Amino acid sequence: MQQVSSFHAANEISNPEHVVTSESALETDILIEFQNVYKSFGDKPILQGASFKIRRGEAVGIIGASGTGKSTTLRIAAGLLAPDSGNVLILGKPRKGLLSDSPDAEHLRVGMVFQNAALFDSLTVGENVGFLLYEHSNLPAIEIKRLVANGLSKVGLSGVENLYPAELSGGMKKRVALARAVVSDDSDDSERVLMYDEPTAGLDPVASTVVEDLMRSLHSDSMAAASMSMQTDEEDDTSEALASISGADAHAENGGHAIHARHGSNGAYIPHHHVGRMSGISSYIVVTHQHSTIRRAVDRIIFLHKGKVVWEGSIADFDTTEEPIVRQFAEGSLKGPISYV
Ligand SMILES: Nc1ncnc2c1ncn2[C@@H]1O[C@H](COP(=O)(O)OP(=O)(O)OP(=O)(O)O)[C@@H](O)[C@H]1O
Repeated sequence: MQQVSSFHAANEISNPEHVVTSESALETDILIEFQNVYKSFGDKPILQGASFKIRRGEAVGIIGASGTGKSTTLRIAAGLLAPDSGNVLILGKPRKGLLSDSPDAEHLRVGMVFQNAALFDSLTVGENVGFLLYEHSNLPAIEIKRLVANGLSKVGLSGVENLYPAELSGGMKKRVALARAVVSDDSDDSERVLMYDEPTAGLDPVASTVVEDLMRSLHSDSMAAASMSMQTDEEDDTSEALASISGADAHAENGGHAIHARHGSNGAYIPHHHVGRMSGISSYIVVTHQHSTIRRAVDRIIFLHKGKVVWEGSIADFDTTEEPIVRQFAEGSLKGPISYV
């Protein structure tokens, strides 16, 4: 995966004309792309030409000073907010308006974990986690309860279905919000991107680590399942080939879930080669100010400043770059291009 480690390079990679050849092999892995996105609230410009790509398999952190448009970026990427101008490409096709308008919504779903967990206080944990399924599926209640229990067990919270949010600690609320974002109908084989807005804000260091590791494991479990699915598909292909050699009328189903994955330096799965799309959580984006979250749950950083991407790179690049905006931010210095009034 090419890492961009300077302001200049960050701009170049956003421009397809400047994409280097080694990069183009990965262009089919782009799930979400912002091209020169602008967004204002009233007469206040927030995003001012933001361009970046999110690829299959990535764990991306969006960081930058307060008020620079990080949450706005997430909400636009999630299709909850429309840009004023510029393009948002989903699986390579421009999204016309909000996510619900997109013909690709059925192929790429976005789960959002909002700041402060955003649970409904008057609903139980189980009703919160199963909310979308209760509202938007025809599944029987008993099946939704099974899916909810499964989602809660993934975040280590089995058995809390009947509690109310007020009875949970801050860390537990965030984990319930994670369960709500990952719970889905078993028959839903959509590819998904999870968006986390400040998932560890306000948590003690240990509770933060629990949430960060969950973000990682929910993602890598999905990638591992996709990898196994790919192997099964290959076995199916082999059976189909054998069947056709023997003249039988076999037609193995190949859902196109072919994805080879390998472990990155920090244990994250990185796509290596793929055909078609996968199901489950392909990638996640996290907006955070927490250094622990950046280091534990992120592989690549997109740095926003004044509504633009001014730097992209790996965690290692983040520590060594001489880009003044990034250095000032990383060191928490009062001196530099970032100014507060
Ligand atoms: N719906 C809205 N209406 C009006 N102004 C808004 C709206 N949403 C965001 N803003 C403003 O846009 C600016 C950017 O907000 P945003 O939440 O995207 O920043 P951020 O980089 O995530 O900040 P922080 O790190 O402080 O959370 C802020 O000044 C905010 O008040």
